[in-house]
Amino acid sequence: MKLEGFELRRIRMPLRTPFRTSFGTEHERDVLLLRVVTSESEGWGECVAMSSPLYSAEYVSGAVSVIKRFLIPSLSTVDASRAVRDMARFKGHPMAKAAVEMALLDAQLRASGMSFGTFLGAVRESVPAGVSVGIAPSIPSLLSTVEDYLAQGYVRIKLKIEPGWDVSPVRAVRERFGDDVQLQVDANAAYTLADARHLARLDDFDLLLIEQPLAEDDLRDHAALARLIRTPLCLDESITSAKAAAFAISLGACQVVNIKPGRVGGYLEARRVHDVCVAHGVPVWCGGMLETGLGRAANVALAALPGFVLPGDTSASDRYYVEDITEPFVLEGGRVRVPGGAGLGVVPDGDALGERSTWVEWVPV
Ligand SMILES: O=C(O)CCC(=O)N[C@@H](C(=O)O)c1ccccc1
Repeated sequence: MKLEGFELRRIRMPLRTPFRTSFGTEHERDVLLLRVVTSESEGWGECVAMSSPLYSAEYVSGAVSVIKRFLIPSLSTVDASRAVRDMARFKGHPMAKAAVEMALLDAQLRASGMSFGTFLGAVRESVPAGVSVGIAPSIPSLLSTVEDYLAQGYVRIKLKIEPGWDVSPVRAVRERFGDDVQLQVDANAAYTLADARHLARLDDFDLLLIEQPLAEDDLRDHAALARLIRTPLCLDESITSAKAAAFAISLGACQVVNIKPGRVGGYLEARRVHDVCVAHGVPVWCGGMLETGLGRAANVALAALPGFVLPGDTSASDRYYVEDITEPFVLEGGRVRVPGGAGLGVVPDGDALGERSTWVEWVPV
């Protein structure tokens, strides 16, 4: 199988409703898609970088540049695991690298007829769906949003929090919907160890976890915080590789891990993070970056691995988008089905892509 080139495409994906986190509000996604063309098949990759470097150092235009100028020219083969090694000489840019790896994996698997789930080691045909709820304009508006998601069947609610919007919204959700709802919070690094006493007030609400309360590089303080509060700590931004996961776990900086393939440089490394966490008895769940149906297909396949014992941010397509670019992922009994077809098992709709494209460029290999 010979590598012929990559089509890079940016598409506009308006969000159904603005999505507010502790680092900003998103109204639409500027998504970079890769379509790799080989002598035998094509493959799709999705870069999860945001338009601005707010979640991590990567951003879409930077990913376009590093993929064009360095990552694609470094490729010696279609083989995804070899490609990851080829790209490793360039520092950083895990989301850009993950998009290239994903496209190559998809092309390889479509050619061989194997599904993403089978390749990764999926043990389930569907996965329980959690949903992420942004910081709301008011408590009543939050409660109505949560009520709607619970009515749709979501089995886990994740509330974004930040200083000034934490204990009250969590208490309101608990008081309104009871103790049985699986509930967790995500701070996106908005607090410091000085907030420990305040964060300990969340222990009253029997949360599954508190996600990334402190800064990405603050493992020592996370370990100190873990000794001051009862709610399990989960890390997201801090876990940049399997090695980082092992280090954070050994320090006692986290008791749960959110796995995001884009953050760790691809699906192969994501599986290694899973394997390290399983070896340490640490539960994992699949995080989300508002992916289109392409990235969602790969994430749902990953979330079907045995160590993913907590519901992930693997929501239905209509959580974020009025219309997806692939067949939409839907909620069935609180679960999302793992695609069974070769590769990702989904393909983008040509018309939808065309309507949404803002830029396309062919990069020959
Ligand atoms: O459901 C989803 O795909 C989004 C889940 C979610 O909350 N993602 C957060 C996060 O910090 O994990 C995020 C959103 C936007 C950008 C970066 C990160």
